[in-house]
Amino acid sequence: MSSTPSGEGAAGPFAVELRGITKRFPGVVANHDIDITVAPGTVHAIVGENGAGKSTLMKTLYGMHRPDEGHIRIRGEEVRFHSPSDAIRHGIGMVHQHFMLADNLTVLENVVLGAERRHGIGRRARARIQELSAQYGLGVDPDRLMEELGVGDRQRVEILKVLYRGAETIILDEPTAVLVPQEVDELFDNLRELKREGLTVIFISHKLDEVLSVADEITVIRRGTTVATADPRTTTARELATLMVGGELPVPELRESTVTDHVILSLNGVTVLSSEGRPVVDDVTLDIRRGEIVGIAGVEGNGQSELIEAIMGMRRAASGSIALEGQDITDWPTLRIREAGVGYIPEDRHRHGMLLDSPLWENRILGHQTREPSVRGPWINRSGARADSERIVTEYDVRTPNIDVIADALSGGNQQKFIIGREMSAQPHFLVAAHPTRGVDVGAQSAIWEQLREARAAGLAVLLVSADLDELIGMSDTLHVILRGRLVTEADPNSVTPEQLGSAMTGAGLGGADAHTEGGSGAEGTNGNESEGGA
Ligand SMILES: Nc1ncnc2c1ncn2[C@@H]1O[C@H](COP(=O)(O)OP(=O)(O)OP(=O)(O)O)[C@@H](O)[C@H]1O
Repeated sequence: MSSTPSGEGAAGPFAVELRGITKRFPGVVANHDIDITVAPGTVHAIVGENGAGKSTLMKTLYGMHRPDEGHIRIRGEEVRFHSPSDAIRHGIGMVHQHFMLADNLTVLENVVLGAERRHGIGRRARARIQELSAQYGLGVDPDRLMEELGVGDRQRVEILKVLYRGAETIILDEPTAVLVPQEVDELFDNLRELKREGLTVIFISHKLDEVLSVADEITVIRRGTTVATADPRTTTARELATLMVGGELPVPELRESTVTDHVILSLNGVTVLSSEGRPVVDDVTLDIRRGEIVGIAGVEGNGQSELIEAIMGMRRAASGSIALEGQDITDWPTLRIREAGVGYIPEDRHRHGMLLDSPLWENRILGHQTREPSVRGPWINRSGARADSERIVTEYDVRTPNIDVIADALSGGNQQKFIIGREMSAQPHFLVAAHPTRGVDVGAQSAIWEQLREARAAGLAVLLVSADLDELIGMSDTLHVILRGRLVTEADPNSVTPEQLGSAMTGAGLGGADAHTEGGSGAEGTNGNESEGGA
């Protein structure tokens, strides 16, 4: 790494200056002549459509990419980073969306791992963690086991890890995507505290109302370049959306019930056990009917993933049964379930949704390898899969140079659009949709909601799991809260607020008259295991 002082003197006015940054990938200019300046002690938000170039830019600032053109100054000093450790040495830290923490280690061990030279691994390290935690109001206990912590606490540990390495500027990539409203409020309090202590925060988000509530300045990126700098005090979410996509801000709203009496999927007392034999899905009974979207709200880790995996044949139910159109599918393998007309938008698109190293058109075949247009007779139908991939790219506005690039080269939101296109193309009669619009920009979000609405009107039954409570409330005909593997509360999507739902998700109940408790017991401690705390 090399660094040269700029002509402006050692203490430049900006924490970070990005000047004329251009970054090309084969067939794509991801960033083109980007200019951003970030004042120290501020929160700076970066917004833009999927594939606009936000992550690329942040990875460049964090030393993961080298810009083809342009330069970076940190506190007035021009820098050239060759790796993240160069960036860290210059006080730049990054918290990724997927946490990189080891569950079986303590907070202290996670924080010091890889940074042992700073304060050792013992008393000094613990004291430093306590000091940082107190200074920035993070409330992190160094001796807690990671697996005992909820999502919000884990994120605070990630932030602490970055502070421990001496970060003065912290980059957060879509930090609120996995949080419930209360946790978002806590995170924003944390960010304000960091700011008060003179640190600088840069964060990427698709949630424009949140951006407006916490940012001091907003940069809008469109098609790889900076198109505007907005002042949150004088800008509305609608104006931001227009700057980003030239369109209106979408609202996820269904109404006009299309629910019929015809049961498509029926779960009867389904219980799934963890590897230690503990129920992670606990006696779930539920019907989903033609034309109905059933939403499941829950803090991550309360059994929703396992429930989905049981329905999709990826995990065995220890007891209970699952029926599709009256036929028992409890022990069917995944492929057979898919062939029976079940679509699947997975929670983790990298593990279950895509082969990242394979070209996009081959990903059209994934999970659909026994059906048209992927096959003709016993053979893979290459031209059929290719033609259909082209159609998905056009219809679902997947931004990609062509269908031969590997899936990994697409931005996260564009990967998601492709998966949704693929799953909807098979015209399922039952769809499992886990976080269908996670990481998707406002324009694409409204398109996805519209597609779900249309399919529902045509008779599709949907199980919707989402961390986006507005989406759940807006899209669901029926809405359940899952806590420690049990459906504990049914909320009325026509009247429940995100705050009430968030409260029910943490076990505190809805606090209103719009709900009833399911299974005859209170929301708290339904399986007598209080220690897990809904995390
Ligand atoms: N490693 C790579 N190889 C090739 N192309 C890439 C690579 N990384 C990103 N791109 C392309 O660069 C463009 C910008 O992608 P980037 O991930 O920065 O967008 P983004 O604004 O973060 O999108 P999202 O909101 O969907 O996460 C996209 O067209 C993407 O396909």
